[in-house]
Amino acid sequence: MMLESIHLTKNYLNKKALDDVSLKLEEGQIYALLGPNGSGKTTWMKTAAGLTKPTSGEMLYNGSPVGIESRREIAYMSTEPYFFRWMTVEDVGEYFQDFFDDFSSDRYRELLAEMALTEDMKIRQLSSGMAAKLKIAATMARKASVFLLDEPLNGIDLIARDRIMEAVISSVEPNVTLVISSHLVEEIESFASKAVFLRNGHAVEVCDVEDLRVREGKSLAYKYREIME
Ligand SMILES: Nc1ncnc2c1ncn2[C@@H]1O[C@H](COP(=O)(O)OP(=O)(O)OP(=O)(O)O)[C@@H](O)[C@H]1O
Repeated sequence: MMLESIHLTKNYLNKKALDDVSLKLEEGQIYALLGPNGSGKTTWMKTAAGLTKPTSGEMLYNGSPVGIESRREIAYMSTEPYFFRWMTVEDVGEYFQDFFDDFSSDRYRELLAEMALTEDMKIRQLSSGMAAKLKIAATMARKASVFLLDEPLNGIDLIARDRIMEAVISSVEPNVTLVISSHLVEEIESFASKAVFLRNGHAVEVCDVEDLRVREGKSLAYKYREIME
């Protein structure tokens, strides 16, 4: 698998959300997608998910422009809540099962257990952190090749965050690519293998997290401040 943006530009009216972004993602890596508010993280993910079209440039999956075909293999979790309030956690599983051929009900149930959710829970009675966990469980129960998680840790408490990231990482095959956007730079450092820094719609740097630590003696947060300040 190969996900690649080539000179990708996305304009909203006169605002450049992405400006000439060229990025090549390698399989088997966990990418932290980092950058200040409005730097283009969500726009890049939505484009990779085939939900928004580039103004110019390309987003390619295995050499072809992303679209209906690639959506089968690229799982995207948006920041918005997307379940109906009248559903139960079990209904959400059935809904996803109908929608995605690669959805595994067994995997979904395992993930629910790891997140301390039960199938009888009603969506409207979930706390925001519980709803965030449910979104992760539903997304990660797919057997996709690429997972794009937009701010998955938002609203989830500190202890649960560690457990959930472990569950996320252990649920994927070794050749899968994970892309996780987050403002929790210190926390994401412990599991990301690569970091992509976006600033004002530009991909300003891609680095290997281990190299950064070992060769440069820098933490991800230090690097982030160095680039952004
Ligand atoms: N639908 C839209 N219409 C107009 N402008 C938009 C739209 N979506 C995003 N933008 C603009 O594009 C730029 C990039 O937004 P994007 O949501 O990709 O940033 P982000 O890095 O995900 O930010 P955050 O960290 O706040 O989630 C911002 O200036 C934003 O205002």
